[in-house]
Amino acid sequence: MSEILCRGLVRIFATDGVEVQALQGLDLVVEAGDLVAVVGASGSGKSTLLGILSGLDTPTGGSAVVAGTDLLTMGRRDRVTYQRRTVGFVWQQTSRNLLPYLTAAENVRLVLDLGGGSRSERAERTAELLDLLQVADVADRYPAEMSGGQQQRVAIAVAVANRPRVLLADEPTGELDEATSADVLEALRAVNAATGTTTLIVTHDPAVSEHVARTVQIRDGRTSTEVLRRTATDADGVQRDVAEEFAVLDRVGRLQLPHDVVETLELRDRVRLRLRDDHVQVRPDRDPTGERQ
Ligand SMILES: Nc1ncnc2c1ncn2[C@@H]1O[C@H](COP(=O)(O)OP(=O)(O)OP(=O)(O)O)[C@@H](O)[C@H]1O
Repeated sequence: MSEILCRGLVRIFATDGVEVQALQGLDLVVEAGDLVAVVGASGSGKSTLLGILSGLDTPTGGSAVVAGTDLLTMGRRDRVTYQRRTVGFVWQQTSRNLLPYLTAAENVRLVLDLGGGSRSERAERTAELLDLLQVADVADRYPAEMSGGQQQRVAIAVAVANRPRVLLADEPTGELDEATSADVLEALRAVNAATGTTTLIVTHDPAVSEHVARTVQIRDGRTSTEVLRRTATDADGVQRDVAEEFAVLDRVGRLQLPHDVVETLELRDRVRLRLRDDHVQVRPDRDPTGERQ
């Protein structure tokens, strides 16, 4: 079942009479329980997508359905319920994720207190979550007394405390060094595996693809390519990680060629397509002497 389903998503911002198409017909399908990274250069539309998926912003057109909620038609009350119950967030700024005057355990418990359950059940779940995120040792510390990585791990515990269907992380490693970033991405992977929460990580850091099975690249407000990573066993029985890059075909058959392919073959304006037995050939629009036609 698809937990995140975006079809032809469009978001146009209009400021002082100037229109910016931040999302230009984006397609994205994420199955329930999957962990997916969305990467892209600055300005490609990542934050805009996350703003929509988190219910903070409304798309201009297309469709977006998350955990059965239609984000284009939901009313004000539905929006509040959606933000409280359906989705959990981890933001880039470590300070935005946790209340500074509460300890790690109190930050988690605060979310559980809103959800009900007995006192002992809540205490047990707090301990369980801090254990899962490997931050049980800082349970009684305030955010200012924790490292950036520890704060983000506690933030993940807080984000999944009320068992959201979908976890959204916006540049969760943006303020961290490389080693700590890897730890936090592994923590997200562990939570995804343990709880089955559908997880979407948005980042400009291409290194994220080493930690997730699927990385979707956004370019100019559209999904352009995907990297799928899987473990394969070679002829000698040795297991290794295999990463394969795919171009994404949208519903009407549009394909965005990767930038390096376009540059290398100097593809411009028009290209020649030829249908072969089992593939399609794309060639520059040049005659055999190399001149453009
Ligand atoms: N509120 C807004 N008003 C006007 N234009 C906006 C607004 N928000 C985003 N944009 C524009 O939309 C485009 C996509 O921006 P977005 O922030 O989604 O990109 P991004 O991939 O998240 O970039 P970054 O990695 O720098 O955060 C950009 O051209 C940006 O200037």
